[in-house]
Amino acid sequence: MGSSEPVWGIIGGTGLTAIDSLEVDETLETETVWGAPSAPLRIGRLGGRKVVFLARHGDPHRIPPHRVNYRANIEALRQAGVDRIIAVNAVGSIHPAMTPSSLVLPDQIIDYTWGRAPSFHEENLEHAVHVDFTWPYSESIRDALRAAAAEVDVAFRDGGVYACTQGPRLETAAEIRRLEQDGSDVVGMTAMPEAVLAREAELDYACLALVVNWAAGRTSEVITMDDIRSNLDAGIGRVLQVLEACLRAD
Ligand SMILES: CSC[C@H]1O[C@H](OP(=O)(O)O)[C@H](O)[C@@H]1O
Ligand code: HPA
Repeated sequence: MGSSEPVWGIIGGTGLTAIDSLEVDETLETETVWGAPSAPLRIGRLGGRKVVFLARHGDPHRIPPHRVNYRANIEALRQAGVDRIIAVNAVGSIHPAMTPSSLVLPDQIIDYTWGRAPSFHEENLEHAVHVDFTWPYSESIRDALRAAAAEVDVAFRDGGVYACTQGPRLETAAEIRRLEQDGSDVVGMTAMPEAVLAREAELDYACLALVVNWAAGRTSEVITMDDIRSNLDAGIGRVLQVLEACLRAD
């Protein structure tokens, strides 16, 4: 892209494989040293800002969370000139106040995943790289999202611990009790290693999460995809309002 204008990356998750209001200038099929990203990059403008949109699970949604090539996704965005990323994630709620269809701006992560490629630094064994990850999400993007939500009058929960499980199955009720004891508030399957790879690539990165179900065992009901879809439908418009307001204000 080669200009000094900021370039926002948006990684869309479950329920966000495309953004209708994104004015797409280019659809870029790209490749990285780590392989191909989940979907072509949609490069265009949203809220007047340059945006590169990537559907995390492909478009249509087909790649399960444990098979996403997170390295290729982050590297493809970086190669396209992105310097900051908002990740949109569907999550289950463990915390009683984080109700289905509400928005959460997590500030912490606990990583329960295994067997995923967790780093860009795998080859050079002469020089180990240990990035600081005390605060996994960018405070400046979180500030921008907070201000944007206030501007468009969208309620959200400020802060929370995202527990990242391996998937693709949902959790057992006992696992959710354990996550709660660990301090987790919401649960999903994609925060990691996406967030740490963005940190390694020196890209600002934050998560805007949409609660799509009560986590396993939080109600007496089983979790159905129909319920998840209806909470996605109820909440995704507010996610888009916040995203657009955030970019417009940049
Ligand atoms: C039952 S939906 C599970 C699916 O949704 C979340 O995806 P994303 O974070 O990309 O919105 C979760 O992590 C799972 O991949
Ligand atoms: O309940 C859940 N568990 C894990 N990931 C999820 N993504 C949406 N809901 C959930």
